[in-house]
Amino acid sequence: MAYRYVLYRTFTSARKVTESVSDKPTLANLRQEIDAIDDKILELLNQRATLVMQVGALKTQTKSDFHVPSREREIYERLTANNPGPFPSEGVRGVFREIISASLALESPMRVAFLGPSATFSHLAAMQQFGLSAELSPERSIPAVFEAVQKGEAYYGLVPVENSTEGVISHTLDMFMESDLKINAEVLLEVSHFLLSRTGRIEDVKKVYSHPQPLAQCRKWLATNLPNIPLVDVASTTLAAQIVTEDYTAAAIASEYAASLYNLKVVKARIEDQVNNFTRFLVVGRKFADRSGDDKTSLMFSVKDEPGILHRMLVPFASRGINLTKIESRPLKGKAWEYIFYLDLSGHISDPQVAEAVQELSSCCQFVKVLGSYPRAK
Ligand SMILES: O=C(O)C(=O)C[C@]1(C(=O)O)C=C[C@@H](O)C=C1
Repeated sequence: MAYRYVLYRTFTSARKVTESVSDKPTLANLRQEIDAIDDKILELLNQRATLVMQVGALKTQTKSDFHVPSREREIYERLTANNPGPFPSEGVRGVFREIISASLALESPMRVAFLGPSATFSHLAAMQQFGLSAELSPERSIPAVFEAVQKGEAYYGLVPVENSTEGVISHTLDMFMESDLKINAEVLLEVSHFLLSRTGRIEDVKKVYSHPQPLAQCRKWLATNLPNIPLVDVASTTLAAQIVTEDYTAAAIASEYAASLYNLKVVKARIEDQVNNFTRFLVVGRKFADRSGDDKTSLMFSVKDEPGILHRMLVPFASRGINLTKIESRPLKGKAWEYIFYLDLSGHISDPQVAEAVQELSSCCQFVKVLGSYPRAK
């Protein structure tokens, strides 16, 4: 009802303006109206920026955090819920992602370290999470990302943690054994591979370069469409794209973003064998994140080696109806056949039920560490 009413209002008011310019809307008339609306949007953006700068000044006085993810989430949820259309809600989120990213940069520029090099999927995930105005800094390795945050050189770090086809990235999980950084957010990114070259013609391709993971994820497509063509492993999809800029007979499997960055043509889009290929990334910071109302908590613990222990470690959650979304085990370094467990559950560590369950779990554990509570990725 409300939706129809707003649509009716939108169309009738648009028509009135159009009619005042000419009876029949022409392309030029419509563009004139769009320009007038864009001018209004720009004026409003500047009014908003002025308020944000005042917020920034208040935060400087009170020494409060500039970045407030819970407030950002509230803004996205309110606007997408109230959006009458026809502008798509996904678009509303994207537009406000950039407005808030630029606003935050006005208050205080935010540096985010990610697993480099540039143009990899970690870079895309960082752009998706923090917008284009954040200062995104590529690091050589997962430990280097953690170190940059630990030392205060970056406010957050972003690293991959699991892929829906290749499984868990154990290097990231292992980092939590030595690091006290907290998980502040998770980012889900659909991973799509593109075959890129200088000419964009499949018949010119005599060699394909990529990181071993994308090569593995596109194995069937390559065997069917480019049989007998040598496949060359390189350290990253970005390096593959860089090599291809200098060789007309080579192609790279990389992201669509790499094509625009290195001025390459798309030979074929989406060549991955498995559709719905997602990578999950973690955002780590020095503090715990606030409750958002729809959160997950990650824990790490080791248990005593005794009969029935696997059952006992799950009882505190099952008895309180807490949903476990993931459980993973890793060998405990230096101790043969002893394991560390990683557990993700629904809820925030400040929820009394979750806090009680973790407390109860510690009675059958050698140690328990809360890695963070963070908003569930949508
Ligand atoms: O409300 C705040 O605390 C702000 O700093 C403003 C604002 C925004 O642009 O709306 C900017 C950055 C924060 O992360 C959250 C929101």
